[in-house]
Amino acid sequence: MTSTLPATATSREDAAALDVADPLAHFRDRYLPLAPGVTAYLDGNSLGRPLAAIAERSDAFIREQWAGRLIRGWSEGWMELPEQVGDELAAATLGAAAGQTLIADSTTINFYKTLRAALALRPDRTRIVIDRDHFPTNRFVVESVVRDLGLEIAWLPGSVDGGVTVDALAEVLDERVAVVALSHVAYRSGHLADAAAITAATHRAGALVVWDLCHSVGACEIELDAWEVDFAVGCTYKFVGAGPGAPAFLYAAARHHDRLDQPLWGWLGRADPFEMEQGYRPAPGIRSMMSGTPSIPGVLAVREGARVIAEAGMPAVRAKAVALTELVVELADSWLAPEGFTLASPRDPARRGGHVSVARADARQVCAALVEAGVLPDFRTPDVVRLGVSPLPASFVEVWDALAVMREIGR
Ligand SMILES: Cc1ncc(COP(=O)(O)O)c(C=O)c1O
Ligand SMILES: Nc1ccccc1C(=O)C[C@H](N)C(=O)O
Repeated sequence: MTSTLPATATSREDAAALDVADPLAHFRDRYLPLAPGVTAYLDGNSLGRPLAAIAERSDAFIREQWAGRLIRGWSEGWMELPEQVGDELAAATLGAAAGQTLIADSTTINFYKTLRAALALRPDRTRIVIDRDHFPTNRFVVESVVRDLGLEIAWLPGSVDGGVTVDALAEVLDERVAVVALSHVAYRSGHLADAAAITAATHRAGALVVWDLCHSVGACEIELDAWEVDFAVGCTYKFVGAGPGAPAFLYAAARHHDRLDQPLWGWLGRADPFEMEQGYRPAPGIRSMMSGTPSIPGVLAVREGARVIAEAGMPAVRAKAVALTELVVELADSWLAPEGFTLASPRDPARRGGHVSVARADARQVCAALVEAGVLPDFRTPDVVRLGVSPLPASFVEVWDALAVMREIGR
């Protein structure tokens, strides 16, 4: 695990000193400023803030590439962008060698495609392992696949801190399990799973993994190749910052490419799509995971997000994510616990992603009051205020001020 910045701040001046010492502080200026009336943004794990470069490059793309090249653009490089930018994101933050990552579709669609591809590699097995606190879209996709294919779900027993663990997995893993499909960082608790250990345990049982990286990409270090992950998916609109509805990514390990069998056959996943031939014949490699036309402005926005992460370097980004969440935990302990809030995230930073959740029965009202006061958090049912700090645009003073407002509101 990366070394952490010291996050202890007992005064606003201390928080300001942390900003002065922060080696990534200058990246804040790359983002468009907060809107008038917003003093703190603590929802980077639902929607990241926009990089100014995305606004500028989008405008240039429309004026020069789209207007200038029109249909010619597709044969002048647009068509290759999903794989090229996939490789850039993979190098910046996924720990994956080239040729295994694609930018396309949404996480929901990619989760469906990779889950079915994984199941197709284990045709004699009948079970999918997921956990009750998996993000709803993943549970629903699994429930529909189980219904359509006549399979079964093996629910992972919940752990006290909302996370998925090797011990919990051991209770359900047997020779019937085809796929273990879990979140690297749990969307509610922020628990960071030990993906390497869970992947290894899954493989020992002869099953395959599909990791959802939505809440970890851009906040946690990820080593898909080294962990020998089979499949992974994730969105790019949280810590990668590519914008609302920006295309998601999917990863399929190269060792599975000669037997990749995904369910949404489309023309762009076919070899030689412009031959318009009869019958489906998959394109080689990761390209076969593609279905229809990619959003080029969206893929280019992902490129900007990947570039800024590559420039900052994931170890430094992770160190700041840890330092920021440590400050949230410290302030929650000293200011919010006396007001009846409880920490609903792991206390150990090595087991925590890029957000911290605090619980109180009236969390919905607390969130509404925070928004009214210019501090934007997230509410998650039933009783959680979720504080998501994006490592690149967020500052320590922003966290200090936001928590100070929350203390007043919580009184
Ligand atoms: C873990 C997780 N998976 C999936 C999604 C959603 O995917 P999609 O972009 O397809 O709505 C989210 C957030 O929206 C998420 O947090
Ligand atoms: N895509 C969204 C669209 C609208 C509002 C929120 C989202 C989120 O991403 C929520 C997030 N996945 C979560 O963990 O709660």
